[in-house]
Amino acid sequence: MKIKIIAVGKLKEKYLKQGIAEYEKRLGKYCKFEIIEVPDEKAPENLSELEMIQVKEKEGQKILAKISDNDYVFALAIQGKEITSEGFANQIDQLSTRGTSSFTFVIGGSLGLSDEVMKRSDAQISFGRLTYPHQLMRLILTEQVYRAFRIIHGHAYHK
Ligand SMILES: C[S@@+](CC[C@H](N)C(=O)[O-])C[C@H]1O[C@@H](n2cnc3c(N)ncnc32)[C@H](O)[C@@H]1O
Repeated sequence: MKIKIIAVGKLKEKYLKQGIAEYEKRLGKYCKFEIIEVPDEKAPENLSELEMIQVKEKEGQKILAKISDNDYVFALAIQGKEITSEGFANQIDQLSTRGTSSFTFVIGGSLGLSDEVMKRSDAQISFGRLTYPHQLMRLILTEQVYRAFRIIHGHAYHK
């Protein structure tokens, strides 16, 4: 199985890099795991509504270019469907049983994801109504993907 995370912007914080590297290593026994970073657009505080849409659209085009036709795409969105770790694991398990072998997760930049990316996505999932910084979201998502594999394979993990 292939798991790909497409994220806007560069990961800068060392502690996040270390955390992700740890889960990436653990995920090695379950899947081929890859993180693709696409460059963010400048988004100063004083942007108009139209300019914000344009920033999201430009970032969105770069995201869409990294998605393959056969990818099952999860868009991470605060307003998406709230999920449990068990439900998330079950969804991945069921999809893979039905033949999906390539899963892509998309994390937006500071302004979120464009309408085009949301339209391309097969599911929009929320990790709760709190807003997480996109860099931290990458670590949280990587841990949840690892947790999902532990659940799918019936392997013990922290409760
Ligand atoms: C700083 S947030 C963007 C906030 C932006 N105002 C919005 O409403 O999308 C950056 C990205 O992190 C992800 N994200 C942040 N919090 C999330 C949450 N609670 N659930 C799912 N994704 C989240 C989303 O992909 C979002 O596009």
